[in-house]
Amino acid sequence: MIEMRDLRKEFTVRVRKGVLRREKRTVTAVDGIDLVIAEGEMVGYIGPNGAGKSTTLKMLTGVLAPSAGSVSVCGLTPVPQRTRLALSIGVVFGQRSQLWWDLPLRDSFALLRHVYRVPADAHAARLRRCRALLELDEFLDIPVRQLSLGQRMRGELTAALLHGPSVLFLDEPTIGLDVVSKQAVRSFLAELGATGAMTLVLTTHDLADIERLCRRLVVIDHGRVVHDGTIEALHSRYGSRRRLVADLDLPLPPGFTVPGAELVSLEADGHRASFDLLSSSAGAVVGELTALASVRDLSLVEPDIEDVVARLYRS
Ligand SMILES: Nc1ncnc2c1ncn2[C@@H]1O[C@H](COP(=O)(O)OP(=O)(O)OP(=O)(O)O)[C@@H](O)[C@H]1O
Repeated sequence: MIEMRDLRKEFTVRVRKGVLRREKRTVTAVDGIDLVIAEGEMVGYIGPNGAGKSTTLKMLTGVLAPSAGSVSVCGLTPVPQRTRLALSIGVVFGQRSQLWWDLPLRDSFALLRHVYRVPADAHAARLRRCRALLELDEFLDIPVRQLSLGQRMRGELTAALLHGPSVLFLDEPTIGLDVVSKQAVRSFLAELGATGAMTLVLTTHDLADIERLCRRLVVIDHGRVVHDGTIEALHSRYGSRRRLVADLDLPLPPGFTVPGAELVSLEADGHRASFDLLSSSAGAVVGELTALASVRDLSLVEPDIEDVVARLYRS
């Protein structure tokens, strides 16, 4: 569905050098990206600020021409075939709107049907589905300028889907949304992805979006791919550890060790012990503990994707 081969984008910027002097400088935003995304994949495309995510999305959607390399989406070359491409892709940029500010959503949706020349019955069926799943009915007749951010975002998602695209590009779709609206947007996207017919590329700084929606995670930094794989692969590559916390009826004796586990803290006068599981299983640690004291309570803390991604960005 999407293919990028040694894709590059450079910008020339003028930097002030003294009162009157300006110097030309080249900024490499995308520095040789090779990626292939198959039909039906849901890919999280993340990276620190300035990594080149938006620039990549702009090249994929035909907004920017690459400086070098090639890109194809749905078998089309985005810039020269931009008009045809627009029929096959949907785009949601969280910071910008594709809706008509003074029109109610209902009218924007009707206009989009004409812009994309969508048959009336197909348009009506898609709108019905979005109305139900995104609960649009209570604000369909309100002008877009008066909608809350969460309501507008639900409108934007609908607008991006009414012409039946097969690829959806989302740039920060949950930015600024409250927890309820975030959940509504995520559930909707999950449902969309579950059909297997939609290819989805999502950039976000909210890693919960990725955890909820994407099997595949591509991390870029300085315009290059630094990780391409599952979230689990990211955890194992960066040594994420599960943590076992045990409450004991007796204090843990000094010098207690379990092979493959690391005692990371001892609290409550030695009654609460936390172990990072390196190569040992939780069961093995519990087995060793019960030989010494009775275990009153246990919890297992899964590694946090925020931590592992922060470590990756730092490295
Ligand atoms: N039009 C432009 N002119 C000059 N430099 C640009 C332009 N657009 C982007 N850049 C530069 O390219 C680099 C990548 O920017 P880009 O917006 O793609 O990053 P991003 O990963 O989307 O960042 P963020 O998470 O902050 O949105 C940055 O150094 C940015 O300053």
